[in-house]
Parts: sequence; C-alpha cells; structure tokens
Amino acid sequence: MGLEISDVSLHYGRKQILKHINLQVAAGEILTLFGPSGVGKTTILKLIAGMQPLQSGALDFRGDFSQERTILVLQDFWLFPHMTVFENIAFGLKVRHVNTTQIAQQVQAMITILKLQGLADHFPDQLSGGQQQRVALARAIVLKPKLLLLDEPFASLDSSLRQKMHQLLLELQQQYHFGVILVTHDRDEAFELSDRLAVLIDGEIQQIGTPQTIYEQPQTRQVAAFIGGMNFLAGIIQGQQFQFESQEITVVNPNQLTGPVQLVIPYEVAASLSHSGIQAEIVSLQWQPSGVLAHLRVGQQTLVLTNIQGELHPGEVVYLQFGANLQVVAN
Ligand SMILES: Nc1ncnc2c1ncn2[C@@H]1O[C@H](COP(=O)(O)OP(=O)(O)OP(=O)(O)O)[C@@H](O)[C@H]1O
Repeated sequence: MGLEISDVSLHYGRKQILKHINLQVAAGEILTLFGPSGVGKTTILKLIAGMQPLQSGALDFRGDFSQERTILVLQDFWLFPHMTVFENIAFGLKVRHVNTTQIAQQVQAMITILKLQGLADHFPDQLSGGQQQRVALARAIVLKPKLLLLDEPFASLDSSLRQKMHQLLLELQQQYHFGVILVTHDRDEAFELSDRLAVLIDGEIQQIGTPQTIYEQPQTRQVAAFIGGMNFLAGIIQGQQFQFESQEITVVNPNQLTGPVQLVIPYEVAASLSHSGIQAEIVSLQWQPSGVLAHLRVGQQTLVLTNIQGELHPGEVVYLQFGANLQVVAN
C-alpha cells in the first residue's frame, strides 16, 4: 500500500523544474520534502493531487491508495469565507453526495477531535490562525484520505501553536493511519515530524533518509549546508585519514573521496576535552539557554560548537574528541 513516484520530470516552458524524481510513501508514514524556495516541492504535491498534469514519469497508487483518496491542503488553505466552520468541513462530503445525517455525524466528530467545539457557526474571519488551520485539517480528514499532502501547513503559526499542531497531526495520523507528504522550510519541524526526509536541491532529490541519517551523514555539501548549523573544515582525505591545518584525524569517508574535501562538523555534536583530537584555540564563549556557544580557531579556519563538555576558557588551546563519527563531503 502506498504511492510510488518514478522518474518524474517537469518543465515550465523551457525551465526544467523537476529532474527524475523517485519517491515512495507508505501507509502511516510521514515523508517530508525539504528544500530551498522554488525548488519544486509544491509542484510535486500538485502532480500527486492531479492538479498539475504529468509530463514524464509515473505515479503508481497501490492498494487502497488512489488520487481520489489523496487530499492536498495548500499553504493558505482557502477556507470558504461565506461558509461557517460546519459548512466548510461538510463541503467535501456534500460534493460526494453523502446523506445529511451522516454529514452531521462526521462533521461533529471532526469538530470534537480537532477541538473546535462552540465554533461550528462561526465564519473563518471570526477564527484565530490556529483555529482556521484546524478547520482546514478537519475539512481534509473528514474525507478519510489515505494520503494527505500538506504544503507548509503551520508556517503562519507562532512557535507554541505550531508545536501543538505538530502533536495534533501525529495523533490524527496514528488514529486514521494516513500517509503524509509534508512540505516545509522549517528544519526543526522536518526533524520532529518526519519518518523520512527527502532533500530537494536544484530540482533533484539529493538525499532521502531518516532525520538522524540526514543530519549525521549528509551525502553532499549542499545537503549539509541546507540542513544548517554545520561547520565545514577544508582539508585533504586519503582513505579514512583527514589532514588539515597540520593536523590529522580519522574520519568516515562513505563515498571514498580522495584529495581536497570538507569535513562536516554539526554545531551541536557532542565534544569533550581530551589529550588528543582536533587542536583548537577558544576564541570566545557565549552563554545560551541550550548551552555555551564556543567560537574556536583551528589554524586558519573557524569552528562553532555548542555542546563541549568541560571547563572552557577564552584563549586556551584544547584538544577535542567528538561523540559521533565525523564525515567528509566533496567540496
Ligand atoms: N504555473 C506555473 N508556471 C510557470 N512557472 C511556475 C508555475 N508554478 C510554479 N512555477 C515555478 O516553478 C518553480 C517551482 O515552484 P514550486 O512552487 O513548486 O516551488 P516550491 O519548492 O514549493 O517553493 P516554495 O518553497 O517557495 O513554496 C518556481 O520557480 C516557480 O516560480
């Protein structure tokens, strides 16, 4: 059961937007499309929903997945302004000729689940952003989708409301077991909600994997840079030995690169002081709620780290050992 997208490419005029996209989403899975603005994420959702004709490649809906049971919730979610909350949620059921008693029952159930009690007679402009967002979700979920396509659904909400909506989405998804393809720019949202992340850059999927794999083992410099919060240390790789600034350490080299490369060091990687490892001078320290932010100098290059265990003093030279394997990517 699920959806398989095979070798989908798309042009708008002469401009190629999507290049040979291959993706699968399974029942009950949350797959996130993550990438810079304009890379074609919304276009992929529109292709799946049938709002944009396929130019090449194939969409294969399997088991009880189908385009009819796929619902797209767009970024600005377009509630009907002249309809009440009840009527907005009921709209899709009416179009599908569901009888009035069943509509009343199903809409009422959605109102309860999405905590919209007391608002059934309100119009969209009488609702807060979070309430409008819950109506948009209710309107989609009442149609019992197998696949829900969400385009930046929480972008307009403040961070505490966004957190609540994340929780609600996870609860709804467990209850109704639909697959989700989520589009977001927000790294924390992508990490929090996704079973798998697909990183799109320049119209191509550069990497697909769990949030942890993408964070700890980015395949390319572009992926690491887009994820953000990463240091890049330039040097030379031979086998597993990385030489930089007159130093050498053992690293992971999954793509068996040779010659000039970049070592990727996440700001948040656990680091401890030791007698060996990367030699660095502490330039400055800055307190933050999540830990002390250390600016370090490694030869001619700089590093930012937020998770160093031990007593730190500006001006001191330290040796750092890392709690995770560090990996190199091509320049
Ligand atoms: N109907 C259209 N005709 C021509 N170009 C289009 C059309 N729709 C989108 N585009 C262009 O295609 C590219 C991809 O658009 P799309 O909305 O899919 O990107 P996105 O990754 O979702 O961006 P964002 O994150 O900003 O929403 C953009 O350059 C956009 O300007």
